[in-house]
Amino acid sequence: MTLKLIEQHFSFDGVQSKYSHYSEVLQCDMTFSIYLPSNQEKKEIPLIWWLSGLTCTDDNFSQKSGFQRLAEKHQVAVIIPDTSPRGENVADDAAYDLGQGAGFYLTATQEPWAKHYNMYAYITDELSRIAAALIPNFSGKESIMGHSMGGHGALVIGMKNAAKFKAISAFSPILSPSQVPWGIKAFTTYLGEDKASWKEWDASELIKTTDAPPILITQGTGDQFYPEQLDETTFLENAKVTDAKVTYKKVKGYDHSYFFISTFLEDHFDFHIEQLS
Ligand SMILES: N[C@@H](CCC(=O)N[C@@H](CS)C(=O)NCC(=O)O)C(=O)O
Repeated sequence: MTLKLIEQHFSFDGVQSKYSHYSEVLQCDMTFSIYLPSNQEKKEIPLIWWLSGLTCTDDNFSQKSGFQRLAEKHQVAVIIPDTSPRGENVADDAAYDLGQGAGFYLTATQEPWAKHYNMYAYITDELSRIAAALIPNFSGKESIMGHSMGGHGALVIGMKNAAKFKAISAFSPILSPSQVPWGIKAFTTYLGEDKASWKEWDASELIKTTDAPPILITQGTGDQFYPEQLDETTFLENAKVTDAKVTYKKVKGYDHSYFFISTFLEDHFDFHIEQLS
């Protein structure tokens, strides 16, 4: 495994780095960003994952959210993967909500997507091993958060790997992909017409059967994609089946943007740190 450092910046005494590498799982070159806090006290450092939404790369969160102040304050590392496999040889679509930039953090089974669109294994296996090796004094404790498509990815990956992730949080997540236009389009394309195969990738289904880690969700009422793509009704109803620990907060007026995310990020970090301590 060869990592190539392509950017590095001091930020709030910690270091923000961007790497590229060849991914065996995705069979293409990938970039990711990682923040390592200063760790002046030589304590064990936990790790928070951030999964971004449609059209994003690892840059959106690292450049727009201001998370570094919180990561340094709480002495936590943060890793930000890209949102899909990338490159000229990787299948794509002209639409913003399919193909590159829209990997949905799953394992595609349909052609021509199956060869590269394996974001689930990339995150839970390949990039997990890379992250662990990059964090000096890694505590081994992890949690996961994300936005929109990435909020859904955080919920699915967090619930499927409840022993690995101590907490899950999401900003304006897709909650019932099998019922909304973004999810129906992606699942039909990546997983096929058989809706039975969608269930293991749908947070509203998983919440019915999983012993989920604590979940925090924040949704703005001024979000241009709410409620059409982001409706919470089925997810919250199904969470009652397992008595899942879900806190769903609606905040008045806020939209889908990083202005919204940066406003409530401290709230989410506090929630994660409590579970990671
Ligand atoms: N560009 C899309 C909207 C996609 C969008 O809003 N993406 C969100 C995630 S779902 C985002 O974070 N965009 C990048 C940004 O705001 O920095 C459109 O044409 O409607």
